[in-house]
Amino acid sequence: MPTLGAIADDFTGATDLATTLVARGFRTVVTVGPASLVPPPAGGGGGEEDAVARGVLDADAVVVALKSRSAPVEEAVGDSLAALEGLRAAGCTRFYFKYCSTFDSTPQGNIGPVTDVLLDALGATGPTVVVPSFPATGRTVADGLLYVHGEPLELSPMRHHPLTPMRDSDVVRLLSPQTRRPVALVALGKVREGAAALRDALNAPELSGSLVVVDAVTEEDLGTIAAATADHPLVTGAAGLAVGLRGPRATAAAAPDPDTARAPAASRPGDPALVLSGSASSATRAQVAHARDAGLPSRKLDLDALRADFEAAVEDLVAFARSCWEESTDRPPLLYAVGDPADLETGDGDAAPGGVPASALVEKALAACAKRLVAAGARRVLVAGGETSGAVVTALAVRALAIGAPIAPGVTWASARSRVDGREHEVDLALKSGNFGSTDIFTEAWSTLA
Ligand SMILES: Nc1ncnc2c1ncn2[C@@H]1O[C@H](COP(=O)(O)OP(=O)(O)O)[C@@H](O)[C@H]1O
Ligand SMILES: O=C(O)[C@@H](O)C(=O)COP(=O)(O)O
Repeated sequence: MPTLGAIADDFTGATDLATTLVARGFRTVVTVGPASLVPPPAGGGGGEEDAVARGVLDADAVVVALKSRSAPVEEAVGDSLAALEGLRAAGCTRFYFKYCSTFDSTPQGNIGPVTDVLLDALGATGPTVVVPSFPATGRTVADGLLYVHGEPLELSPMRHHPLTPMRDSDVVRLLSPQTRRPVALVALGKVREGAAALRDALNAPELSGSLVVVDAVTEEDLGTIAAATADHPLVTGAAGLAVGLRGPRATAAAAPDPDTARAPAASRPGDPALVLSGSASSATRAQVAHARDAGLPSRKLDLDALRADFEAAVEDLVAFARSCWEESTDRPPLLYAVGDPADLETGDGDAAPGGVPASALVEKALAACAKRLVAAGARRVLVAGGETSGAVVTALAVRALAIGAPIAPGVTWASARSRVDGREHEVDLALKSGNFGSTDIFTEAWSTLA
């Protein structure tokens, strides 16, 4: 039965956290939303429901993937509370709210409002840590300032994010307008004094009930924070904080053996593969450019064509991908939205051409392509972008993801059952955060699948 329950505000974040938990010795399942946590009725609710319920029961940690990062605040809060209730019902006693290592949010939320309601629901009164640091992917926090590969967040490409542009680097200042609770900072010097000193500092009466941004620059710092907060009912942060956790499959004497907690691949080498990229991030743009230079067949989504005749434009993309498989299954076709910053449309809602915002249009188009191409035989699908992954996995009617072979820090293969066209298909999915992965990930990720 799981004891650690996590709520991730997007799908790439969910697999990012899950891959770290697996590496730390937790058998981990990602469920798509809280509904998949509900056990089937007595007598069995059917094959897939039973399998998901069994997977949850056998897990040490469960991560609920939500699409709440950019949702309206009420929706994000409601979904997160439902996830918390589901995790409690599944047996979890400790909780982890996973948000982006670049603190993706707006002055309205959703990091603050979700943290507030989770703490209310848990009746937690102590301090709660806020730890976006994830050194393995270049995210560090010093003096409360968030850096991305050494560059302050506000100067990083995240300032141009289409949904959550990050134009400040000060985490206390970013979080304060989002929460009802006081926000404080504990700086690196205190972390470096060790877990006992940090625990004492967090337990100071003046921090009671506060959200406390804690500096962390190295994995050792994260280990110290994890040790100092071992009795906190809720921790919040990126996946880095999980580096300091130790799961039941990690024996006291030995390092965790992640292979004991990893699921086998669902696909076979040579099965039809596909890359779907809705991400606008600079890392993904470099990956798209590399893939094209390396000869992956590619198509950029044509927003005008999608607005003019959505069905025909999607069918065209699907036909292109299928024709690529007929030629060779060695070079997966790439369907992508953004190759250059100039591709980004900034108009939203009524201001967008035809009243259809590009972000919604791209998500809908890539989700439709995924559905049709899985029905047509795709068994390995790499998706770039968190919002995009949410749309794709939802369209594929996937209920749970079993974490498999890691690809890069924060990126992993996961096997899943997709129900499209009334049939079940076993697929391997890699949900890549826009910002993660080496430049050659679209050509190299396949080699890590058995
Ligand atoms: N040309 C475009 N103009 C505006 N928004 C776009 C465009 N292409 C993609 N998008 C949207 O940008 C968002 C990217 O978010 P996400 O998928 O989380 O990836 P990332 O955070 O890496 O950029 C998605 O909602 C996607 O639909
Ligand atoms: O913590 C992170 O940076 C990632 O897990 C993540 O959430 C990134 O989000 P997207 O770039 O929107 O995929």
